[in-house]
Amino acid sequence: MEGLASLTTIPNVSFQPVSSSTRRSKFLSRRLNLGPSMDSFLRNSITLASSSSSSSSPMSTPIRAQQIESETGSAAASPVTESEENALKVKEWEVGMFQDEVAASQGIRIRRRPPTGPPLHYVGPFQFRLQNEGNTPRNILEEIIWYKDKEVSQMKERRPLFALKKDLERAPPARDFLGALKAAYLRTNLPGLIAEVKKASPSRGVLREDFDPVEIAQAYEKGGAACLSVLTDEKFFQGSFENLEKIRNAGVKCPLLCKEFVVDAWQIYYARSKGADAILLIAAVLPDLDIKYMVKICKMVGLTPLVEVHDEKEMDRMLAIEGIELIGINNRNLETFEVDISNTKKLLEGERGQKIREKNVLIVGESGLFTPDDIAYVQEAGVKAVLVGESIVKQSDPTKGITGLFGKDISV
Ligand SMILES: O=P(O)(O)OC[C@@H](O)[C@@H](O)c1c[nH]c2ccccc12
Repeated sequence: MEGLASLTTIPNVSFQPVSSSTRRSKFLSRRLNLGPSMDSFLRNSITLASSSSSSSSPMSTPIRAQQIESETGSAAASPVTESEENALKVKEWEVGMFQDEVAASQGIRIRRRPPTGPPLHYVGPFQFRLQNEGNTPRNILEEIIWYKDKEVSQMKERRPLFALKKDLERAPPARDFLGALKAAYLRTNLPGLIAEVKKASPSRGVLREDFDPVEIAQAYEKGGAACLSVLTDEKFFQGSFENLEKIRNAGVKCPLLCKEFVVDAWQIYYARSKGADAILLIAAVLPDLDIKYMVKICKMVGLTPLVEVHDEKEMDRMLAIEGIELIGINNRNLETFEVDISNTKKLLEGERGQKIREKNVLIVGESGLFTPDDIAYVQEAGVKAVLVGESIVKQSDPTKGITGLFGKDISV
């Protein structure tokens, strides 16, 4: 809330919609009496930020400044005065108004935060404000995202990026998530398994009462999982970063996917600092520029991005982005919770499937897989990996759960 508080202290600033980044930066620069270097800095930031959702959070400045610095080698690195800092906050607030427009133009229905925006003064818990008129999320994914946006800005206040970067130096080395999936496929001739450590979900409730994340992870590894997925969202999935860290520190060798709702690049650094080897990026939430930017950051810190799509439009958007090597097709619609495994097949047919093969993208079939027939069906459709939670986490012995899922022991 610090960002919003300082925003209200700037006199004489209005937030009018303007059409181009240049006009916007000039407008801000004039209003705030900034020099030419700040003017061009703002222009750069706005151009980058206009299509980049994480930018509208008042707390995201460090990452953006760092990105600009590395891209332009410019003034971003010089010390910023208080008024320049305020200007950046104003700028970020302003570009936030355009963020949903950019997303909508790419077919993204999820709005990053409530349309009326947060009140100028912090008046109480976020949950309470969400229930105000006009601020009701349209579906569960949107509700998760609005909550996540607030959660992340609070986490960032507690652990700013510069501090997080120090943690990265101490993090255990990243392991090859994609390589582990490919090796498993070659070894078994079956899709490599990403086994999910999942306690609960909004659609299914609690899946397992006696939930010991490390025990489950070890049982999965013993059963032949190639990689593990660890849910870190606390509010909706009863997961945690503590679980991720514990599993990593227990010596589990399978590479770990941080299963999160990423809305800000800060979360990528955070996941790596906690020992993740891969991280989920959801195309239904993130506009193209965010995906491009985040894929780059993932690679920079050594994380493998798993980009998740649910429909043809999202798949086509992701196929047009360079550098994506791993795409998950979610059979569950995160807006309605409907599960249909024929979705995987649908998205891999025809020319689209051809393009995927040409680009050598490895496809993961995600959600709703329960039987050897289900596995055979998605393998036939073209997946080389599967992401499975419910059907194996519910078994009293998850090792046996894996054998049951594949119809054979895949650990040998
Ligand atoms: O439990 P299932 O139906 O086997 O699904 C696992 C996994 O695919 C699912 O948890 C998932 C896929 N994408 C997500 C994004 C966020 C949270 C959860 C998910």
